Amino acid sequence: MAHGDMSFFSRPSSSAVKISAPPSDEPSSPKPSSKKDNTQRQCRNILIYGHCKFQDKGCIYYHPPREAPSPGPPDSPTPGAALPAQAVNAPVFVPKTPINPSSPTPAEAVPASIQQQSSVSSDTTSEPSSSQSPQPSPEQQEYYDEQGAVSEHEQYDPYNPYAYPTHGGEGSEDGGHMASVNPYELPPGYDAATLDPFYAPSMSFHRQPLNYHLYTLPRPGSLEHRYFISDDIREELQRRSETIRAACPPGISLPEELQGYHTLVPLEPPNVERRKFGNWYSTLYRAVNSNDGATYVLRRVENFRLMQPTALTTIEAWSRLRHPNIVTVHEAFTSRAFSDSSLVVVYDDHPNAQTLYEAHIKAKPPQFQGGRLQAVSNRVSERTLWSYIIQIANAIRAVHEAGLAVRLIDVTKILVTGKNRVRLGSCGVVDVLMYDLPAELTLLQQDDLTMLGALVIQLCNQSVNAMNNLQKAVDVIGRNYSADLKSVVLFLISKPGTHKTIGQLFDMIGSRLLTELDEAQNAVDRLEGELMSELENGRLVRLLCKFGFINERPEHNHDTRWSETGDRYIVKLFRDYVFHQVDELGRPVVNLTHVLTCLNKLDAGSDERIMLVSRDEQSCLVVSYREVKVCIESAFGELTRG
Ligand SMILES: Nc1ncnc2c1ncn2[C@@H]1O[C@H](COP(=O)(O)OP(=O)(O)OP(=O)(O)O)[C@@H](O)[C@H]1O
Repeated sequence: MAHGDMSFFSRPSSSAVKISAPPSDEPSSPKPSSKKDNTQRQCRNILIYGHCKFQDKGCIYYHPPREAPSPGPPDSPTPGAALPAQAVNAPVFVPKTPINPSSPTPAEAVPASIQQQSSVSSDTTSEPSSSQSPQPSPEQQEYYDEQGAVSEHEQYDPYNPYAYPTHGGEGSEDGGHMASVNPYELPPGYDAATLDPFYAPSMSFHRQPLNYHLYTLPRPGSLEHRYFISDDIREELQRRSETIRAACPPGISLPEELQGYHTLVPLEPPNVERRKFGNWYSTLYRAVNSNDGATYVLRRVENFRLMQPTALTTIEAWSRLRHPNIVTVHEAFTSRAFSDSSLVVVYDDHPNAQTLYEAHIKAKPPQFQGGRLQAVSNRVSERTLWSYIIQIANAIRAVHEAGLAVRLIDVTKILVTGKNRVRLGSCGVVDVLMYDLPAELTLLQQDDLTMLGALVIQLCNQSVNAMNNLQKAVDVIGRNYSADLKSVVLFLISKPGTHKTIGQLFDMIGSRLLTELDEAQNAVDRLEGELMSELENGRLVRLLCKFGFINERPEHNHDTRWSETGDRYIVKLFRDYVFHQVDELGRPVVNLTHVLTCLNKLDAGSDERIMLVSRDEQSCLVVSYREVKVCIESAFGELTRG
């Protein structure tokens, strides 16, 4: 329907809410003032009162001859008789800041704060209950009385907002004049400096902003994924988060405090078979550090008597070594808190990490597949094996370059901390335990390579005992894996010699390093993508927080109706529009895509219009997201200014 027509439409299921078509020269439009056009449009006061006090005192609207009956809109069901004054007791949209005061308005003689009201207007058919529809202030009432600005609406179907032509488009009915309106522009008078800096970035744009409209295309099936990280990563991270908050099982007595660590939780269930760590039993605990509140893993070696305190200096050397394939060592101390003399070494916590043994060697219970219980294969693929070899070799290289030796490369001490990500764990413990038995570093480093060879053989054979029958184990590798892999294994378990260095191993690995590099970079890209979705998500959370600050606030500035009046009323109705819609049977519409779409359009300050309906369905407002955004900024600004 062409702009300028005076027509009405009603919300299908509501009690006749009437909205008239908007003028083509919206107040927020920068289109040159159309005073002349205004004189062609009927003054609303004629409709309401049958006369206009300002007819000869500057009112720019058309006034039919006094004796003539005021003509109603052509297709209006409303008789042309004057409406009662109470009929305009509609919720009032009074943004504190003009949306665009530079835009010429149809009523230039009206103060800016009042002009603003004509950009969003309401129409009513009966008096709304005061609890639902706040009374306008006296000045607002006066303005409504005098200007009758409540009838300025676009004639859009508010229930299909996506069907509307975009402002500024070539074929737009406003002649494309909206194209010059920057929807991201901050409203003049907006004082970002007074706002919480936490929110400031979303409000002031110092450079060309992203085109958020691109994000708001309604794509119901896929939209949710764009605002949340993918399910598998989310689940994994949530499980980790749960793990670090797990409480100690009842019946286990542990020290309350241990050298700045508290809330100890054993990492292994109490009844598992215990293996010795050299000559000692050791136990792992997760504990919270009192200084930084983070969790760490403490390896306690039971009944260990530290003969030489200098033994702990090796831990200092380890704590300086940071490598992506090594579980970082933090500190070591002795303690009597467990009622014995224990050595405790503190490591980074990698919640839900598995050892290589648990991941690839330990038998897994059969699982239902295709309706039948089937054994689960533990076989490590060649690709994964190469990845493990490269990562562990890289860690060994870093250790050797730091003048240390790993001394413990074992399937039960290497952790898988993510997808195919491995880290050497328990570093440094052997150095302390064996401090009294010094050994030549180069020999220890050669041993590291031999231990790596044994580890690969165990993984290929899925058995910790594979080294007991070396010939058979190597044959298995020859049958199941490439010749290159077999060569690497044979090199690693060969006799020590000057040729046998970690550098030599990298020569053998060759171009597989590049494959590993590709994978690593792809993984970074994937994670960056996930991060982006969370970034968008965070933007929306900030918006929701603003709603939370504003909506239902019991009082502000001694005004108990603050959150129910003025700009805040729009915010409340918008909140209802986003969250409290019901379908034709009155069932709640719980549609995340609708919520995300609305919030994004709000954040982008879209010029698209929506109809907000009061809870009693007696009044409605047609507003653009941009106008709602201004209301939110204004209300939030009031709160942050104190
Ligand atoms: N730094 C760490 N962060 C998180 N989990 C860890 C860490 N170190 C070890 N774990 C986990 O603790 C569990 C026990 O580890 P480990 O087998 O080394 O302990 P242990 O007491 O030496 O056991 P065992 O006596 O069976 O060798 C494993 O599931 C392992 O994944």
